[in-house]
Amino acid sequence: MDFPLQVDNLTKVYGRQRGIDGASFTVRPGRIVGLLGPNGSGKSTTLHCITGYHRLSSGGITIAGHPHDTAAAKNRLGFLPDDLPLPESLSGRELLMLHAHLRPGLDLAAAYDLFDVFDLADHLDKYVGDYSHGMKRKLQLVLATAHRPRLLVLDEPLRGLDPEAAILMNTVIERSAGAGNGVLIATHDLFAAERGCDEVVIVSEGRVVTQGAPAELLERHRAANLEALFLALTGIGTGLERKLQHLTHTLDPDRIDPVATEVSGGIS
Ligand SMILES: Nc1ncnc2c1ncn2[C@@H]1O[C@H](COP(=O)(O)OP(=O)(O)OP(=O)(O)O)[C@@H](O)[C@H]1O
Repeated sequence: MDFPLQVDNLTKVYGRQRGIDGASFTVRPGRIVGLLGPNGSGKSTTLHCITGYHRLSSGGITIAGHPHDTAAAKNRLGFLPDDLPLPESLSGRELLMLHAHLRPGLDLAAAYDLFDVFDLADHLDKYVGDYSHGMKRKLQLVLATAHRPRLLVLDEPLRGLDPEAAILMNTVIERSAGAGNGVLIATHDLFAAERGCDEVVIVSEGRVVTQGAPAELLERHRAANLEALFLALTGIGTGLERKLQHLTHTLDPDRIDPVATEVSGGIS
């Protein structure tokens, strides 16, 4: 059986800047995989290569066994981006129709059911530009899932969602994996990743530094939790202590304010 996602030796360079360097990992059927890494480590680059937004510099990606840049792969992929590149002058319904045209497998009845669940049914004839941030995220989730993709790729899926929408989003993720599909989630939420992901892939400075089931990684690296493991493997922990001391000193209320001293000195 083909894996929902297979990434082999993926490299993407932007001019002289390396976005991701030789990354290999898989998302197996029924698995929720977290893609974790510090700012600038290569998560979005990886997602944008998978979804075909960026051309690969080298390496290969298959979605359900199909090369990622083919129509067969795109029809099996659902993507929730972190930013909101939506055509604001279309209504929600028009956008759905556009998607139905682009994704032959899109189940319109399922899409309308999902709109209902996410409280969007009464807003379908509004311009997308008039949706709130959370409404746009929900709309994008419906569009990403209504064709029942083999691979669901989500960039910070809970960002900007209210608690009810977050519970619904998590249910969509669990149901999708429960049906045997693969889910890849890029996130900075290490606590949610430790709780909700079957596996995690940690990237740092463009390279995969470890991957596996959270419990297995904690045991292998003798770490108390995923946050401690993340800080150790990405090297962030070393500089963090110094930055915290610096911050404490800078924000110390007893510290003499050089600007205030200078001003009052000038007045007297
Ligand atoms: N379009 C681009 N042109 C040039 N460099 C880029 C481009 N996109 C990303 N990069 C660089 O590639 C590296 C990886 O960036 P990327 O956006 O993939 O990181 P990220 O892990 O998603 O970060 P964040 O958590 O801040 O979103 C960074 O050094 C970034 O500056």
